[in-house]
Amino acid sequence: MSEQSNSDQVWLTSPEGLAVMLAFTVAMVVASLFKGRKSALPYPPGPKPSRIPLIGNMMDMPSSQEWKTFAQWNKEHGPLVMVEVLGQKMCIVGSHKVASDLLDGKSAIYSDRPAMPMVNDLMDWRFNMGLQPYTESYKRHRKAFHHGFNKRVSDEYQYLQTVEVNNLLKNLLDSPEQFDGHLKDSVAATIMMIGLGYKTTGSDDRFVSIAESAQLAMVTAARPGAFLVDVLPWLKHVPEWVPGAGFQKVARRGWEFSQDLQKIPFAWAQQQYEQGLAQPSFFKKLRDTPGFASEDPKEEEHIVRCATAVMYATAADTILSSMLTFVLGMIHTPHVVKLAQEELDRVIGTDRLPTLADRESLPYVTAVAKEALRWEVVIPMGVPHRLMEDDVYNGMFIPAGTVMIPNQWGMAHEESVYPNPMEYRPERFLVPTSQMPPDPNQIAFGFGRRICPGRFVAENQLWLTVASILACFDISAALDAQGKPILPPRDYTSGMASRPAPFKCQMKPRHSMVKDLIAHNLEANAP
Ligand code: HEM
Repeated sequence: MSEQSNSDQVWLTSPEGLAVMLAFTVAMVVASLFKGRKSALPYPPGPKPSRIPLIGNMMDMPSSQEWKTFAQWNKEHGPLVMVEVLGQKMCIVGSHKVASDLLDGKSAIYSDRPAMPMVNDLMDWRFNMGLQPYTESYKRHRKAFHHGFNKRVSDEYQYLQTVEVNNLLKNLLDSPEQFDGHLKDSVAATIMMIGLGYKTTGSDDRFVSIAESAQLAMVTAARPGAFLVDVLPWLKHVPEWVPGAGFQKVARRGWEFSQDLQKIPFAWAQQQYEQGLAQPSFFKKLRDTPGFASEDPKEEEHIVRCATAVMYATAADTILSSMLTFVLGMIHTPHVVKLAQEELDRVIGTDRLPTLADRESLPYVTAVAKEALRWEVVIPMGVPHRLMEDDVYNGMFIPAGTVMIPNQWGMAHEESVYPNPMEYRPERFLVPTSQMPPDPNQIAFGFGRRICPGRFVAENQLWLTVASILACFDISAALDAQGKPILPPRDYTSGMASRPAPFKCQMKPRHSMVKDLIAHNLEANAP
């Protein structure tokens, strides 16, 4: 997910933006005269707001790698920090304990989402249940995902994942220097197959490009503070020709991408289904069980359309990011590669490749995969939850409407829970149960009623890729012209889903049997 520089977004510094802000500030001053505190209890602590009335902490808000600043605030003020920007209260949740108490424990009132008019209304991303408010309609969308991705059903997709991991190994053998492109194509192929029963045609696939264009437009627009219309929803009625309404042009482009994503892959899958050609997939599963989410066939068709459109958007970038983090982590810790390979050789031997059925007997490899989800967190600031009723936590008052930001990166780097958190150290999960820190999947996949419904598929995919690559290849830093290793820096992109900046590495087959093993597996698992 790359960053897009766009002058339409820098509303805080444009003359129009400042004029609108001034009008807004005056309106807020008037409103605040009539608004009193609802509780005598203190709000959670946080950085001091600006002396300029009502802008609150706007000037304190970081513009990149926000999770690191937020983690620093949590260190200074405590695990629950409150800030306010233009009247919107936000709580940064920096510890797994507080997230469990509030977002898991009281999920009945912590499961709403902020409105996001730019993405939801103007770009028509309401089809994405991940952005929908917590309503009865949302619950029916969620049912579709539960139906198609609960633990049991997710395991049914393992054979599709195995086929695609075998293709990945073959590609890594042929052109290891393109490892990042191969990982991307492998994830895309798996997701399209699981989601729609659709076989991608390589890196220029039409459906993948539709999904990527839509996804890029959405994540760029969804960044907190990117568009003033998210703070002043009435701006969505301002026409595109009005000076300063450049966001409408951005929204129109995003709307077009969103229409393609909702219509084109669905039409293809529906046609295959009607002709009796549909392969086993999430789409087919939903179509084969009418009434799974709604008694109204029209609503159900709408839900299937939305669910299949949202599948790629939520699954591809996230799984890919966790895999790139695994590779980067291995380059930084050659001893981990060695220990994992020793375990694989001892338990599996070198005359076959690992399968998901081996997971229980490979605890070190499993810990390597877990650590990939913790070392750098795919969605570092989680997806915001919105509090639906006033609440009190440890003597602090949190008013309804507060946006809760689960700083998942901060939680995964709590020194007291994960000592030396910046180190890639699988051993932290190889301790007696009584000393075991929380499994990173309890953080990386979010919380409560909004927890990621694709987590079982994602975990299977990550584990199988990690185990298979380690069984076949030695992973190490690329060499410069003088033959010296180039250790890639640990740079991560900003944005909703973060991933390592492009880096190079070496992947060399571990032994002479690797080529034959991959060929054999490709043949044995051919569809
Ligand atoms: C490593 C891979 C993945 C990671 C780290 C991840 C992480 C997350 C997180 C943090 C959330 C927000 C949870 C919250 O609000 O607290 C989420 C939501 C969601 N994820 Fe994933 N995800 C991954 C893969 C997937 C896959 C494979 C799918 C689809 C099969 C998927 C579908 C969704 C959907 C539909 C939501 C919205 C849930 C809701 O709002 O009710 N994700 N994911």
